[in-house]
Amino acid sequence: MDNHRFLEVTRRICGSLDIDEALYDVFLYLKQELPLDAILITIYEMNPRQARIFAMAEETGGFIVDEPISLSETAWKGIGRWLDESRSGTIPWLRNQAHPINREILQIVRTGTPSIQARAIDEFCSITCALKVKRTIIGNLTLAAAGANHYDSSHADIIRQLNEPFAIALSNARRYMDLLRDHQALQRDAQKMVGDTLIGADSGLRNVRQLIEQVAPTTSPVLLLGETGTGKEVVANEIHKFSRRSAGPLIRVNCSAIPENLIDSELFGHEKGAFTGAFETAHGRFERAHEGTLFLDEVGELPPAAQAKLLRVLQSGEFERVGGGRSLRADVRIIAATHRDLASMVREGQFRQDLWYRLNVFPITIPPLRERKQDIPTMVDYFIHQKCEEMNLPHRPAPAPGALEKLADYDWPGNVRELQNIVERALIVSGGSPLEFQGFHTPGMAQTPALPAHEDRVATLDEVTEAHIRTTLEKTRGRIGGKGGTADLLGLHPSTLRSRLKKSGIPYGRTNNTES
Ligand SMILES: Nc1ncnc2c1ncn2[C@@H]1O[C@H](COP(=O)(O)OP(=O)(O)OP(=O)(O)O)[C@@H](O)[C@H]1O
Repeated sequence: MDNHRFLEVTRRICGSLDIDEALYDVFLYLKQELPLDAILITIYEMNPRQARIFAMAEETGGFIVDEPISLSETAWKGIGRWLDESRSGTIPWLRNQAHPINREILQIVRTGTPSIQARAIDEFCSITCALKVKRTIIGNLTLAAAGANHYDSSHADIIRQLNEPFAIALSNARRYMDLLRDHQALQRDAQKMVGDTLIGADSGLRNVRQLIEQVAPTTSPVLLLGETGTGKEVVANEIHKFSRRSAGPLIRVNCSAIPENLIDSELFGHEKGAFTGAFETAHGRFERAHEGTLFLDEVGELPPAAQAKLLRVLQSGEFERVGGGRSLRADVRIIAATHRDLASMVREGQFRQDLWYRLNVFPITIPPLRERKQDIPTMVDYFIHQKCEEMNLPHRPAPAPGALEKLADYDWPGNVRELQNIVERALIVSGGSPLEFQGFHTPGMAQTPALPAHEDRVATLDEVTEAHIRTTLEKTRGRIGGKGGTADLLGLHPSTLRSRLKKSGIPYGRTNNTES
């Protein structure tokens, strides 16, 4: 193959990360140069053993197949031998249509390929080459054509030369597909955890909605204030969604959940070898949020050193990775949130005043649920729908008569999160009958969560643990951290306790207690 042709094939196979498109582009070109009716990339893995046709191209287009195929025992023995041989050798192996493995694969491909399926297997010829990156085989490239014995040593030379660009393209395409899959799964999870709908935007949160609309298109920092569980993260999502950065990432940092000694590295990244365990250079959340939004949740929990560094980034737009001297820049819009009273933390010297000024450009206070009880029926409806889908429940029960009124009489110290939990619990115990909501309690009273009506029902460990946490909180008057605080008494790390409280919808850090 001359240089010009080699460059053209390389340009085409590396021209797109979508391997189906790239392969089809190559197919169209090579078809003018040699006998060709299909190109396929297959993958064999020995541990666990599986063979897959990864992608193919033929007359009608290029396709990602990525489906397992089953091969005979004889074929697998042959594959095992080849893999061993090629690991030691420098030249990737070749084999032709006469080989039983090629015949088996062609047989499978033929049945699903309109342009060649009418032909008998003996009417094909093919040539296959292992795709190697360094000494590792990552797949095989096969050229197939209708008719017998079309391929000779000149074609073997061509396919050998194509080994490297095809191997690189395959390796990139697989990584790219893995990343896409991870990304989609993470987005699905994130949306499940924090719903993507702001319920109450037309009633109890109308003002909040107006503020979101005003600030979203700008690049100004936003400070979200409100008790725990009021929906600060949902509002942050909305701001990002309606901003010009919506195509960029929304990266969340829970400032209270990162151990103090790792905060710098989490926010700003670290260079390889910066500390024990830093095996690779890592991008921090600032870098990952480039051209998007960084949501600093629980910003009131940032320790003083991290507050100083955050201030510097907000002022200059510059930061350094831990262990690196280079200044980096990231184009990031900041949304910060806290359930704490930042103004009084500033007065008490617990939060930097200059940082507070920087963050407090556009504050949005999200009212507690007790001040917008008109939203409760719509929320209950929404959560019933959401939870039934998540739990795969066949029936969607409605609230029992009078049940919604009961909810409206309650003060909701855990806000929307608590309501969400109450609905979920009601769905679990209802067995499909109308929902009686139980398990909410008067603020400040230690209580065992109400159990369903069956007298012989044994409380679950989670319920008992929850009740014990409530009792201990009551004893410490809601204090989480410090000596003699709830976390200390329960033998837990304060952030572990906080996430547990959050998950269970137990209010903390407010009413008659003080967080520390
Ligand atoms: N207006 C709303 N519409 C729909 N769902 C909501 C709304 N407000 C809150 N939720 C749901 O309630 C739960 C708690 O909301 P979120 O995590 O946003 O609260 P938060 O104020 O950030 O709490 P914290 O301060 O404890 O982090 C989430 O599952 C969220 O989806």
